[in-house]
Amino acid sequence: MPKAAKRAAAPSRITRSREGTTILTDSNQPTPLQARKSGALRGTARVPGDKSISHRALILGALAIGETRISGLLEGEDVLNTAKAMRALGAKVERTGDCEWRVHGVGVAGFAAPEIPLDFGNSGTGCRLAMGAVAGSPIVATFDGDASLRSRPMRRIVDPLELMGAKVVSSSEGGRLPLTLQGARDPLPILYRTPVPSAQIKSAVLLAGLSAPGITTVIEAEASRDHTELMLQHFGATVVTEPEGAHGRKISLTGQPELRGAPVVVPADPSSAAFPMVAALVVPGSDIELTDVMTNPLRTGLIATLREMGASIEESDVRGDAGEPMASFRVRGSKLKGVEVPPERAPSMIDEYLVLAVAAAFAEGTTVMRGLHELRVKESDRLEATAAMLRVNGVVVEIDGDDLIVEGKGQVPGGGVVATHMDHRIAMSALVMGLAADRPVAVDDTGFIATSFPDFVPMMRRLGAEFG
Ligand SMILES: O=C(O)C1=C[C@@H](OP(=O)(O)O)[C@@H](O)[C@H](O)C1
Ligand SMILES: C=C(OP(=O)(O)O)C(=O)O
Repeated sequence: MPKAAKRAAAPSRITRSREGTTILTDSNQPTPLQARKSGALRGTARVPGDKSISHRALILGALAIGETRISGLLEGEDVLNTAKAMRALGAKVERTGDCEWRVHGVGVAGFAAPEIPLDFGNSGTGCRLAMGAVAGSPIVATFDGDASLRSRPMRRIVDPLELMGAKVVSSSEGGRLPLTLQGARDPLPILYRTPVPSAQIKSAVLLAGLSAPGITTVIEAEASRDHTELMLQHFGATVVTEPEGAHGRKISLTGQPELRGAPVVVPADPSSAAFPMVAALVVPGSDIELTDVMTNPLRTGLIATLREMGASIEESDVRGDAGEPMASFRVRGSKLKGVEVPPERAPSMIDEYLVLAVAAAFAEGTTVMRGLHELRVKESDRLEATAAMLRVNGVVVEIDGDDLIVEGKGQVPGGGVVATHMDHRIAMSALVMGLAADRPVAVDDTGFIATSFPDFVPMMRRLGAEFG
């Protein structure tokens, strides 16, 4: 689809000016930017709150009785769309300060029918988790999103929700958005094996299972992020997790709990920290500190991989909050070498392969990243988009089935213009590459960065990044 047509479906977006003030932009205007070879990056930064935890805090707060106070919420577009949807479903959702929010929920199965379609913009997580939550209330709601989200698979969510008694109507090819979901009057608990490792599928089933009597069980062959399970427990539900096979898990939720509102402190997002982290590794002489980064072991695959590549990443101030551990990381410019990344590591770093590919391009030797089929169904086809981002900047890269192979030469020629395909992580990865490439790297549109990391450009500038 031509870009202009894709953009026509997107609503106006909230984004930030260079100074960090919030402004409303017209989504039909792409905002290009280029990154230049920069001097050593220095300083301390706290990237915004974790996106996965932020969505879940709003959704569980909306399903709980009483007050949920959230501090450190990510105020990116994806999460703001979830906040709007929870309001439309009857919860009281208020911003009480800078990244401070308060939710008064309606109780499990207590959602009211929304008067307008729920528009999740660019966000798979917000949309798919909300579908699960709505499937357990006897209401009808329409789900929609921008052109990127409309192109992403939804049968993976609809299939288990229909087994639980929900009814879904979509006139789009493959059951995609927009779709209308009728929640189940008497939801059934199920045992469900996820067809691919996906926290979004697992969470949708568990959230629908809240309204079902008895035990809802999800079995995943490879463990995906467990924030829903941890937060459900924090809000008073009974969730039992057991190992399943070599890398999997079996998760059982006891239905019809009374969820009670609870305080949530959102740690900094490791998937956002990945960008300044890789930037500091590839810009020679850099020395930065990233604070409060969540270190849930199901999210730390990138750090393990970068360390195998020879990265200097030191952890300190390790602590935990509301079931989620966090730490500070000192990251110094490092000589990296190519490595092989095994497929079973993919769920713990699924959103980080794009920026890992950038690190691999600056490494010496070949990096092979295996088992990346899920990258094809994200905001863009990230396997193709990552290969294109590298190729247009003179890096030798190959896609072999589900594997991405990057030939690292210790330096990147640069000079290319990268197509972002409505994908925030392509835009940020390309800009990171430009900070150390021989010639500037340009991206055609930075607008979608506001979905997950609205402060990316000003924060990177404060560390010494040169954008222009
Ligand atoms: O549950 C979540 O918060 C997420 C799960 C992942 O998606 P999948 O469940 O599709 O792997 C990830 O890519 C996404 O950014 C956030
Ligand atoms: C895949 C992502 O998010 P979502 O699925 O929520 O759109 C992401 O943030 O990289």
